[in-house]
Amino acid sequence: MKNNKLIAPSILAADFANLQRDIEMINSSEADYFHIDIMDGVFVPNISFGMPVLKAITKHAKKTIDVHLMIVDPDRFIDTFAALGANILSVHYEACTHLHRTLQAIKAAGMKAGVAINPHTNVALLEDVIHDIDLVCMMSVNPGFGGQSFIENTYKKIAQLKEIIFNNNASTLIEIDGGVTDQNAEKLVKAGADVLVAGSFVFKSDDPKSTIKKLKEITNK
Ligand SMILES: O=C(CO)[C@@H](O)[C@H](O)COP(=O)(O)O
Ligand SMILES: [Fe+2]
Repeated sequence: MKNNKLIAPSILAADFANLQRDIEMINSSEADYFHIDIMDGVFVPNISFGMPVLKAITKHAKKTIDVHLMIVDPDRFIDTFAALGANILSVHYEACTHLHRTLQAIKAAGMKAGVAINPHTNVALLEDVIHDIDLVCMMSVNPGFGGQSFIENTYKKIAQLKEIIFNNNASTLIEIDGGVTDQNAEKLVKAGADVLVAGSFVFKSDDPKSTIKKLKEITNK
């Protein structure tokens, strides 16, 4: 799994009036995950969509469901997201007082446990729970919106996190989320990224399926 770089189109940039069409496009593409952003208007200054929409997505989606929760007090909804079909559930480090307990609860509910970190959060804060984290969703923009510019400091953070994972003999995947394009994809995987989330770059392109294929080729050559 480590040598197969993964592409996760972000549904936030899909056409919600044609959601089933866009889901089928991802099903038939080389994408690996459906990346699904849930925002509550409190942890981030935006509201995306909630449980009924996630239920509709998981009904049709045929790939790994990667849910990125941008909500306060995510413990309230862990079992709900498991029941809705999430395979990976990422909570924000900044939203969890008892992160270790939250990670155990995600695993007990049958999902892989992810931790998302804001651009200002130092990766060293994850070291003591690195064995409990299946995936770190490293934000390369400030969470809340699609279509923002990639923050260059992310490369340094990937290298630092890679070292922590290596030094602890952990198998945590590094996912990069925000502003990913064909211009930075190769540099990101060379720095140590395993999964690239891409929203606007995929869905605003003329041919989203070909764009996913292109990202897959760039990252796996
Ligand atoms: O979590 C988020 C934003 O908060 C992301 O998953 C975005 O949806 C990525 O969109 P692009 O930056 O690729 O347009
Ligand atoms: Fe996301």
